[in-house]
Amino acid sequence: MALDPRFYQHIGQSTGPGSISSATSSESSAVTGITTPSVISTFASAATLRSTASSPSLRARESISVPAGRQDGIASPAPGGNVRVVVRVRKFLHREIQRKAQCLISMDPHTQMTSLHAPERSPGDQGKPKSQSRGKVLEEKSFTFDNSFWSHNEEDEHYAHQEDVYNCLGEEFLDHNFEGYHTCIFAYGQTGSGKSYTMMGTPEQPGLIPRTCEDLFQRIESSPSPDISYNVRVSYFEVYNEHVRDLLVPRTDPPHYLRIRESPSEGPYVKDLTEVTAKNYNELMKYMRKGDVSRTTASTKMNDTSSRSHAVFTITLKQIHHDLSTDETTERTARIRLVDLAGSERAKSTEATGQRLREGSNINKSLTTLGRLWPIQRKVEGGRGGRKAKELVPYRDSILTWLLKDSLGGNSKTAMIACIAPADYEETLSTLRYADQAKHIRTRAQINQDHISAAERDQQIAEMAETIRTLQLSVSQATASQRATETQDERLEEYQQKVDKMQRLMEETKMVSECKIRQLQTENEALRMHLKLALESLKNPIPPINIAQRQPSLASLAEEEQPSHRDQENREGSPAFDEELETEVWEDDDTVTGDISERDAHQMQERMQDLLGDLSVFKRKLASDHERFRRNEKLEVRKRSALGTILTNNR
Ligand SMILES: Nc1ncnc2c1ncn2[C@@H]1O[C@H](COP(=O)(O)OP(=O)(O)OP(=O)(O)O)[C@@H](O)[C@H]1O
Repeated sequence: MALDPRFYQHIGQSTGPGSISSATSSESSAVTGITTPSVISTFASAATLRSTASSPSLRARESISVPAGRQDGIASPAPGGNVRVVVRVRKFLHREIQRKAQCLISMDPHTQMTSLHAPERSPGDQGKPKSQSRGKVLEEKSFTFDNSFWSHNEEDEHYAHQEDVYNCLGEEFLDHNFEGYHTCIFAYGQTGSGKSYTMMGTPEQPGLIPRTCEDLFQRIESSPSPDISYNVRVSYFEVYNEHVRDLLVPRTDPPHYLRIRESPSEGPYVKDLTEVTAKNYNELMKYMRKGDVSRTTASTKMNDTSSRSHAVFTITLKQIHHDLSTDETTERTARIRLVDLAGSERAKSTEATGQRLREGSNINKSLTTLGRLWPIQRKVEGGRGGRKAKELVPYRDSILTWLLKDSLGGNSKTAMIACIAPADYEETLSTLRYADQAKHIRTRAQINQDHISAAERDQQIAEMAETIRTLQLSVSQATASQRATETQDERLEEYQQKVDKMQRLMEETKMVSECKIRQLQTENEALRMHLKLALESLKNPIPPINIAQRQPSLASLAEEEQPSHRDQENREGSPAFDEELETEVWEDDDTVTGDISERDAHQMQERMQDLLGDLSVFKRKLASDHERFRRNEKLEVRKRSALGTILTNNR
């Protein structure tokens, strides 16, 4: 179905339905001698750079209006359009000024032609034909593109500033987004040629991405229609070494890579990619900066901050228009893809080794695949292939081309900015050839619009309510089973705590018992000693003690005990009394000693028997304690193994 012409009325010279890019393939060659770029350079005219588009607010408002008679709803088909290709040359960098590099580029603002001139011959090439220095044919080459941006000499009045690039390309593509088209702008070129500068820019000189974000919200905020509501979502990922990494989540070590899936309606997409809603320009910029900081960059010989990955910044713009009079809703969804590719590089010029070399070869792999797509697509578009031939386009050969499948040959309006360095003949020639090929790619952009009547919406709501009910049911079932698992977990934990407590208790009991055993053993030992001594003293009784030897002591003892009585007797001074007393004492002593020995022996024997009795009691106690501990140990081992089984089963 043809598109309503109103969708294109504000776009100036942009490619409308069926229109073909103004670019023509025109690699013209002329063997030249040494040319002086400053003399031959002509510049892109300011007139071609400045946008002629109408005011953003007007475009935003009008683009959402639903053309009468288009009641078919989803995505209106539109004839294909060619990829828009522009080229931009940067100024000299410090290292180029130092080596007194020569500018090899010139641009014609009227024809948008970019010419690459052969460099001056090096001293080693003197004597050889001019056209065959270093064995290669170096000749002037010219290519015509949709735009040629001269950003080499700032003093030139036709210098293309960041703003000019946006006005000429970005603004027009945002128009398409408000119309409901998916768009993609990608920057291509050798390392250090100005891709990141063009796409991101610097805080002082913002590039295409921040300018698109700013213009987007300016248009939304100045939209006067209360019937339209806008929703802006953003995602940011990089393709590094053929892996996809989310740039809106913090870096992890090891890195977390995302998988790619393909859906029949949406095509290839990154699974689990963060997509956040941005309510205003500041929020959108916050996400852009967050991702930018996270991007993989490294210093190389060609660029101090070389991007080692392809970065894809995607904004999804949804416009919902509700017509109160008809109670109908129109939804337009546009995807804005802004891609900063990693630079193509030659290992020889970058002198890369190790990781940098591996990165470089992966970068080149995806860019080569990108380059290979185009001739195949041309054949397919030329009608030499059917559906089968389309499947032969090798999008899947690299992650980048697979993910950009839609943008590179499907439902998208696509532009390529070829960035070139002013003084590298070979690399610039290869970029220009690459860009020239890209001019022929045709995409099949269509407005992504859903038109829903009140009845359809009611039906959708009913269907959704049913889906929600089913989901709620399954959620509650899942919650119940989760709860059961949680209860089981709680019980297990409780059980484990009890077992721990029990183990601690058993250990304490064991310690107390060991202490008791030690005490009993000591006591037992002491008793054994005592018994041994007693038995020995029984076997070898102590011989009677001589009275003469003992008397003084007894006398002195008696003296100490009864001094007054003794004094009195001494005072009587009777020797008979003394003898009698002495005899008496001896006799008494002998009798007493005999009695004591017998009594002692008797007592000792009784004591012995008691001790033997005690000893056998201790022995029995010891044996029973040993038996009890052995039982406890067995029980503990059994409990530990049972707990182990439970824990293993639970895991
Ligand atoms: N138009 C320009 N005006 C001023 N400076 C520029 C311009 N283009 C690029 N530069 C400068 O050139 C250097 C390299 O540019 P940039 O980092 O954008 O290259 P690149 O193509 O993205 O490189 P890589 O592929 O290695 O990431 C930077 O210092 C940048 O500021």
